[in-house]
Amino acid sequence: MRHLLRGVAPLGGERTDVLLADGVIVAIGADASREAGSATVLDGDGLVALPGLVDLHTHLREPGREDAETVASGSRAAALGGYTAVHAMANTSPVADTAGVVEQVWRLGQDAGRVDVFPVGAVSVGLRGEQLAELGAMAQSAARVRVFSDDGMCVHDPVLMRRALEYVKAFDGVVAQHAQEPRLTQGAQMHEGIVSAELGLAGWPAVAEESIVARDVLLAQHVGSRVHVLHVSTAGSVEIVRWAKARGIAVTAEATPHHLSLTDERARGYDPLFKVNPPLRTAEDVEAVRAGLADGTIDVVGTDHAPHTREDKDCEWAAAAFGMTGLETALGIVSTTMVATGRLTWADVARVMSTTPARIGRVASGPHAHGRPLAVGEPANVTLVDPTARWTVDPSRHASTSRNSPYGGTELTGRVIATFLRGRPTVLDGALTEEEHA
Ligand SMILES: NC(=O)N[C@@H](CC(=O)O)C(=O)O
Ligand SMILES: [Zn+2]
Ligand SMILES: [Zn+2]
Repeated sequence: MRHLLRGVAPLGGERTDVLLADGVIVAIGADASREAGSATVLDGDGLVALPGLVDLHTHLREPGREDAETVASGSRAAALGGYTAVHAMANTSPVADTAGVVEQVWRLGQDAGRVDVFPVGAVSVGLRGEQLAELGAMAQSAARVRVFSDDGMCVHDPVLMRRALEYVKAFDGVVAQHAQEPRLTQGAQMHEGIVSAELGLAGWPAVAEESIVARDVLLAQHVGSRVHVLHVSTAGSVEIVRWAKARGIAVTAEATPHHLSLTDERARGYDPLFKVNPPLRTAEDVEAVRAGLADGTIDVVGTDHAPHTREDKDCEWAAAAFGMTGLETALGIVSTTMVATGRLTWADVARVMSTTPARIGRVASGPHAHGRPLAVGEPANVTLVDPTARWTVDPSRHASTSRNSPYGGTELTGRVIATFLRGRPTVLDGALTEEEHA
C-alpha cells in the first residue's frame, strides 16, 4: 500500500510531498514524487501534516460498559479525531489491574485495527486505594504497560502513592494521578465558587486538587520517580507544577480540551453535559491552563474522553455521571483556542498532542512506535489537518457509542481530514475508511 501526500505542510512549515509505503515514510520532497510509481495520490494542498496524535487519557469502557463504548467504537472515534494511539484507562469492569485484563484490551485494540490501544494499568487492586496491583506483571505482559493510574479515583494514601512511585522505577513507568482529595470533595457536584453558591450545588474547592498535586510532586522528588498530573484544572495547580519543574522534579502535566475552553458558568443551565471531574473552573483558571500549555508547564493535551450512556447522563445534575466525550473534537478545540489565537504553532500541537505524550507513555520506540518525527524511515503514522476548515460539532454523527459531548452546535476552526496508521488510511476525506484489519 503506497500513498503520495502531495503538497502537505509538515508541522505547518514548507509544502512538500510525502510518500508512505510498507508502513513507513519512504521519501519526502522531490524524491517522493519521483518514487511514487503507482501510489494513490492524495491532494494535500493547504493541509498541515502532523505525526499521528497520541492520547494519554481515554476511557474505552470495555470490558464491562460496552453500552457506553467499546474498544472498536472508541478506536473509530479516535481515528476520526486524528489519533493513531490511545492509552485506555483502567477504570473498567473488571478493573485493568492484572496482566490478563490489560492483555485483553491490547488485543481488542489490535483486532479493531484503527489505532494502537495501550492499556493503562491500575495502581491499586480494584481502584480501592488499599493494595498495590500487580504492576510488574502488567509491565511484563504482552501489553507492556508503562502508565499506571487509578483515574476516576485518587491514590490518596501517601504511603501507597510512595510505593507505587518506587515500584514503577524498575521498568521506567509513570504514575498518572487523578488529583482529588476525597474528604474535601465528598458529595461535590461542581467547582466551589460564586456559581455553585448561586445554584445551591455542593462545591469542589480548588485546594482539593492542589493539595494532592503539591504532595505528589514532593513525593516524586523524594523517591526520584516520575509523576504525571492528569487533567490540571486550576491556576494553583499550574503554579505548583511550574514550581516543581523549576526545581528539577520529574513531573509532567496534562490539560484537557474542556479545561482549555469551558467555565463553570456552563453549569447554570443544570445540563449534566457540563458535569465533569475535575469540574469546569473559572475564566481565570482557563486562562492559567492555556498559559501553562503555551509556556510548556503543561506538557500534553489529553482528551479524558469519558463516554456515558443516555441513562447515566440524561438525568438531573446530582444523579448524572461525571464526564464528557472528547476524541472527535480535541484537535478542533486545540486549534480554535490555541492555534487560531496565536498561542501555539502547529509544531507545538505536534509536541503536545503526539511527541510528548508518546514519550511520557514510553511508546516512542519499538514496532508500535508513535510520536516520531515526520522523517524518512519513520513509521507512517500521519495526521492531515485542514487548519482553516470551519465546521460545526454534531454529536449525533459521532463514531463514539455515546453522545455526551458538550460541544454540540459549537463552530470550530481546524479539522482532521485524514489519518494513517503505519501507512494504512483509517480516515480519508474526514470519514472512516472501509473496515479493514491490520
Ligand atoms: N473525567 C470524568 O468526569 N470521568 C471519568 C473519570 C476521570 O477521568 O476521572 C470517567 O471515567 O467517566
Ligand atoms: Zn480523572
Ligand atoms: Zn479520566
